[in-house]
Amino acid sequence: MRLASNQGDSGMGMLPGGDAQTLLALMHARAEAARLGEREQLFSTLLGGVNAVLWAFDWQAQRMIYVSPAYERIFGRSPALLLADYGEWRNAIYPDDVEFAQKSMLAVLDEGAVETREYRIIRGDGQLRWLSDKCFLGRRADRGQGPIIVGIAEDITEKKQLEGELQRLATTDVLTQSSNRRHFFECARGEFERARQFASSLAFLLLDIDDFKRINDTHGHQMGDQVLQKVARCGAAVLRQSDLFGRIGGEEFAAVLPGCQPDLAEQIAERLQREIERVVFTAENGERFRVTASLGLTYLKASDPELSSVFARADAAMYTAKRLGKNQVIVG
Ligand SMILES: Nc1nc2c(ncn2[C@@H]2O[C@H](COP(=O)(O)OP(=O)(O)OP(=O)(O)O)[C@@H](O)[C@H]2O)c(=O)[nH]1
Repeated sequence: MRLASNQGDSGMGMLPGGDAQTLLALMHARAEAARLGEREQLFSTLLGGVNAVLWAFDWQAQRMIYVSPAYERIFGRSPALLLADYGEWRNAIYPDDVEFAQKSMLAVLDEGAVETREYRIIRGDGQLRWLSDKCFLGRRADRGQGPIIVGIAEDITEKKQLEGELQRLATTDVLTQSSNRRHFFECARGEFERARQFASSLAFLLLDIDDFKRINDTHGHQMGDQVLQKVARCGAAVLRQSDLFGRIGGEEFAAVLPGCQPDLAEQIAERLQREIERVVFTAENGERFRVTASLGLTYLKASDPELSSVFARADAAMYTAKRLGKNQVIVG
């Protein structure tokens, strides 16, 4: 029998033309399948290694059509349940963030891409995690079908915690844990503007510990630090959640009381003065002592062009309190 073609030692040389082609096609198909298998393996290794969930959502069917393996790790939930019911994703979102997460995903239909979506989820085990969930509009090959939205949801919890810690360090006085001077005045300016805009009342209080140098000189710097910490705690205890309180100098503190009427502000200032006076400190040598503070209080006036004029009045009132014998509240 004649050979159909000279195919070298591939073995096909013995086959008639049609059979050889079929075999060739089969071998190609096998090679292609092996190549695809390798690719799939590579992609699933990549997807498994990324600390982010890749997902695809069929907008028309309101159905999740793909979710990468990281879903199970990041959400602590079953991907099969999510693929069966998109409500699973929604249920995982922290209740306060559901509205934002949904609206920002809807925006992708108009904008084509939404790259600034951050929201919290509650993992299957109850842990709270932060996600950055970017999403993009994907067109389908078949134009008759509706759009798909593809996304990448990255776990940014550690980054958020770090940002929070940096923010805390930048705004807090290390010794007393109250707001530092810069942060206090930044917030105070905001409250000043708001009070002027809405013509609401605002009280400003300055507090300076009396004879603090003597406390340091008599009982040591460390004892002085304890006094500062305790005075800051008195401030936090007496003031309301919505008030601002900060350490604006060595032994000087300030407070802003938004929406506080003069009578109440005066009561609060006097309560703070008494609270500080009541605290008993014990020095290293066993000696017990108390400290006092002088307070200057003032209120926002319609004629105040800037916060600095309110501050100047409170400062003058505080110095009057010092001059008049300390341990008192003076309204300026
Ligand atoms: N322990 C401690 N002392 C501080 C700190 N910051 C400032 N001081 C001290 O606070 C003292 C402030 O002293 P003065 O400004 O003379 O005020 P005073 O002794 O309180 O006097 P009056 O204000 O008139 O009652 C100084 O001795 C500073 O060294 C701090 O962080 N810790």
